[in-house]
Amino acid sequence: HSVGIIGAPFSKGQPRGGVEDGPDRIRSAGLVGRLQAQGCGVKDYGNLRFDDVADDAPAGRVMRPRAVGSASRTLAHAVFTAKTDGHTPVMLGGDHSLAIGSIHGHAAAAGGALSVVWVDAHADINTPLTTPTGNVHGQAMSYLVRELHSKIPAIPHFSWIKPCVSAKDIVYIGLRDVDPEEHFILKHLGIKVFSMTEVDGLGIARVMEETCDYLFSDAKKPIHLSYDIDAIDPLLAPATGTPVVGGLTYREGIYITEQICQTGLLSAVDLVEVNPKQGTTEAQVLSTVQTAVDVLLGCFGRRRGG
Ligand SMILES: N[C@](CCCC[B-](O)(O)O)(CCN1CCC(O)CC1)C(=O)O
Ligand SMILES: [Mn+2]
Ligand SMILES: [Mn+2]
Ligand SMILES: [Mn+2]
Repeated sequence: HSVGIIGAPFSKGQPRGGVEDGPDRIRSAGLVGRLQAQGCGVKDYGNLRFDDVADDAPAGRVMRPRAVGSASRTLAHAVFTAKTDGHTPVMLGGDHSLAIGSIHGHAAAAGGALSVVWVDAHADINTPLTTPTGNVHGQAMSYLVRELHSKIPAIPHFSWIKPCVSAKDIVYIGLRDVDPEEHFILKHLGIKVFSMTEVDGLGIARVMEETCDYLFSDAKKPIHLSYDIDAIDPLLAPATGTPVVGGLTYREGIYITEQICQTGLLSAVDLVEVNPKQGTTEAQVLSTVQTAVDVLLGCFGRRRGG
């Protein structure tokens, strides 16, 4: 594997300060060295710079639309470049609105259909008309899914976004806080969901078996893994903006990455929503950041059995 690290210190897809510090905290926990130690080539592209946007008034319910749209556009170009340079892009967030840019850029570089595995406590598929908060980190998927295009109004600085993912090519793992409107959308579009109920009922091994069978049932497509650290139980990963009890164990969180790695189809990764300021102690921050690092190491070949 050759990994292309892209830091995306961006926070305006949600209201809590600190998530912009995620990239550097993950790096300072030794990500690059650990990847190299397990045999990966690593190119660190550094942190993207996101210009401030003045007068970023809400667009309907959508908060900070211009900053969010511009940041993801910048990220899309960076992910495209890393991918075409021959690396597997690893986007370090920053909030989950950035997945708009990372998936868009990945799709542009991949040229064809992508599978998306979205590991998260949340579905992040509210539309601008359904969002209960206006925070784009809870809407990212709605701009990307082809079947929702007719439900998306024009948003300032979002006009560059072309939907690039089909509903049938998406699998969610870890859901446990889904808004009613999101639930309707997931059902209506027939999107494959393994909520924490399925994780408990089936066990993570069966969840991953069914995920792979489902994604590869027609054709094998490159996988975009979008991993929100809040999928992991807050007892282990508390330093995040929207923690929800009853999350994935460390072992489940890592098992997901080991299995995705084994497909040989992992093509881009997001690791988002690490917010050091949301930890009440340094130990809580370290636990969150170390888990994030281990998730990424699992994506790129680390296996607990050696
Ligand atoms: N679904 C939420 C949370 C999104 C989380 C985004 B992330 O990237 O972290 O996955 C709203 C969640 N919900 C709002 C009402 C509350 O009472 C319960 C939480 C939203 O704001 O859309
Ligand atoms: Mn998310
Ligand atoms: Mn989440
Ligand atoms: Mn403008």
